[in-house]
Amino acid sequence: MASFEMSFDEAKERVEELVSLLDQYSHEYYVLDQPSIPDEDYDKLYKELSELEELYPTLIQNNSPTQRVGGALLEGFEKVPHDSPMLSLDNAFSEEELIAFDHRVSQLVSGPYTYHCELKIDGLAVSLKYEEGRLVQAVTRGDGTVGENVTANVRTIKSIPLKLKELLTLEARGEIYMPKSSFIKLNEKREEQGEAVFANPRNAAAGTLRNLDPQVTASRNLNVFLYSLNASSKISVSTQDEALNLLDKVGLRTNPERQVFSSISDVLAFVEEYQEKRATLPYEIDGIVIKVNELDNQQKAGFTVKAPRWAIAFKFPAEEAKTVIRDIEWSV
Ligand SMILES: CC(C)(CNC(=O)c1ccc(Oc2ccccc2)cc1)c1ccc2c(N)nc(N)nc2n1
Repeated sequence: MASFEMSFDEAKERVEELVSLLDQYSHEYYVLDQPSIPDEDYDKLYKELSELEELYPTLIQNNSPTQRVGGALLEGFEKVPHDSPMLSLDNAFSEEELIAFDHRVSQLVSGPYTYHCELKIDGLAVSLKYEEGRLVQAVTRGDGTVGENVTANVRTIKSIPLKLKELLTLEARGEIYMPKSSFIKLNEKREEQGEAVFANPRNAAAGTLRNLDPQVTASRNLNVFLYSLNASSKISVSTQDEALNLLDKVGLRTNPERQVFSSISDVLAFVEEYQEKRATLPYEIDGIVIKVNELDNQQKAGFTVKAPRWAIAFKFPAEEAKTVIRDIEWSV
C-alpha cells in the first residue's frame, strides 16, 4: 500500500513492522552470514521505511536502521570510565608455557575443569552496553580503566544490533576489526587518492573507529566478534561457552571457531591447527585465547593486578612481512 494512503495509526504499525523485519534481515545477513531475502528486497523495505519516516517524523525509532549513521561530525571523543576494568591477558609463546599455565590452573581450581579456546582477533577491544535491549553506549578499551565514547561510530556497524532479540540489560565486550578484503580495498583506494595507507587491518580499524565523521566509519566495513558478557544477575550462565551461546541468542555476533577441551594436549592441538589455518581466515588473528570454562573455577583462580589467572593468550609469531615488489619499469 503506498505510504500516502495510510492513516497515522496504519503508518505507525507499518513502521514498527518494517523496523522489526529489517532488523531480522540485517541479523541474517551481517551476523549469521545467511541472508534469507535478496538485497533488492531489503532495499525496497528500507526505502518504504525511509519514506514513511519522512512523512511521519514522530514515528522514527532510535533503533531504526535509518538512524545508524548520524549526520553530525563529532567534536571529539568523551572519556568514559569502565564499570569494571577491561583486563589484559598474560601471554604465552611456547607449548611449554601453556603446559606451565595448565599446571598453575590445576593448583588454583578444585575438581574437574575444562578449557574454552577462542581465536584472538587482531582488532581493537570495545565494550557495548545495552539497557533493556537497546544499545546505549560503546566505549573503547583505552587504558583498561577509561576509554573513549565511540557510540556514534559503532552504531554504523551493521553487524552490531541497535536492539537485542531480548530486552536485557548487559555489557558485552569484544573486538572490532576490519576484514582482510576490506583492508586491501581501502588501501588500494587510499593509494589511488595519494593518501597514506594503513600498515595493517588493526590500525585501519582503530583509525576508522576514531574518525570524527560517522559517515567515514560507515563506509569502511568494520565488523565485530564479542567474547565476554558482564550480565546483570538476571542472566544465569555457568560457563564461558554458555555465555557466548547466550550472546548468539540475543543477536550479538561471536566467533564460531571456538571449542571446549578437557585436556591441555587437546588445547595444544587446537593451537597448532589454527597456526596452520591462520592465513585462510577472512580476518587477522594474532593468537589463541585459552580460558578456564567454568565460571566458578574462574572465580577460584581469580586475578592478578592486570589479568585473570584463568586465561592466557598464546601469541603467534608476526605473520611473514608481506613485501610487495612493485613492477619495476626498466628504462631501456
Ligand atoms: C578474559 C578477558 C580479559 C575478558 N574478560 C572476561 O571475560 C571476564 C569475565 C569475567 C570476569 O569476572 C568474573 C565474574 C564472575 C565470575 C568469574 C569472573 C572478568 C573478566 C579477555 C581479554 C581479551 C580477549 C581477546 N582479545 N580475545 C578473546 N577471545 N578473549 C579475550 N578475553
